[in-house]
Amino acid sequence: MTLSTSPATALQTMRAGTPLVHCITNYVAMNIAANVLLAAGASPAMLHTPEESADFAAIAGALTINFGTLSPNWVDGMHKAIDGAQAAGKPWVFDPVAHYASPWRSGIARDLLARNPTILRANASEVLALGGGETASKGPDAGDEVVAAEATARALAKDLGGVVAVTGAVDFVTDGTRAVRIAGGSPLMPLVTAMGCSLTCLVGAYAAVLDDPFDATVGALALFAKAGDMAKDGAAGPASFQVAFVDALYNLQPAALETVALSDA
Ligand SMILES: Nc1ncnc2c1ncn2[C@@H]1O[C@H](COP(=O)(O)OP(=O)(O)OP(=O)(O)O)[C@@H](O)[C@H]1O
Ligand SMILES: Cc1ncsc1CCO
Ligand SMILES: [Mg+2]
Repeated sequence: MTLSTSPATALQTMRAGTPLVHCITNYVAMNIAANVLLAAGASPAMLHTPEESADFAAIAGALTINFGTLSPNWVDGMHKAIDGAQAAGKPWVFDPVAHYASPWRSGIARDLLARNPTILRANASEVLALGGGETASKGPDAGDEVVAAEATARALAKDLGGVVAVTGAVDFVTDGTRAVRIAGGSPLMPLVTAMGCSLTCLVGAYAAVLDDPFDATVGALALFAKAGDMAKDGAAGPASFQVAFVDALYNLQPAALETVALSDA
């Protein structure tokens, strides 16, 4: 296995550090993402205005940017936040929700990618399209399998000099050299809105406390996979699954992560 910090140790470290995470995320995700971070053991702050985003990014442990519900003022806040994070040497995570939805959004995605995110976290359709590939997907929901985006993810990771995480039924994480697959979770996960957006914020929490962004990303994805496994048992559908999932994040003990299905890719 290509990890130097196991998901179990990564969870212990994250909880011990209670990292403050500066989350710029969309209106849909703000509440569930904040609850996911609190339940897992981190400390979220959802703020985006350009008047304060650089200052706040500099004092937070990590910055995460998701541009799901975008407007010009937010774009300014995102770039200023990246300025603040980079000047302070803090990692930042990018989630390019439906970047192909309009030419305006695609251009903003290109500008943000050019700022070299430490970690890119996206679904398979978003990753495929970033590499110039064809996707039938038009909005935030993925229409492609993760395996179809793996080669693009490897190339993107090399270009960015960062980590790329492609999520779906079986997740794929690469830094261009190392790569792993993570199985688990539940088919109910894509039926709850903003699960991916919440995961992006959680990846920020792990990146705030671990030196290796690859280990951090795998740790966060492994926690989601295991919490999804635990939550699906009692769930009657997406609504009760969401409640059980947040409880599972809270109750999950690090040793439970030793059984996550992780494999080198
Ligand atoms: N079919 C599935 N089976 C198991 N887990 C899944 C499945 N689809 C997605 N997941 C999990 O759901 C989480 C969110 O990933 P997903 O790829 O759905 O994000 P997303 O499309 O960006 O979501 P959103 O934009 O709605 O926030 C990840 O932990 C992923 O592993
Ligand atoms: C549904 C939706 N629309 C814009 S962002 C978002 C959350 C899932 O990406
Ligand atoms: Mg998404």
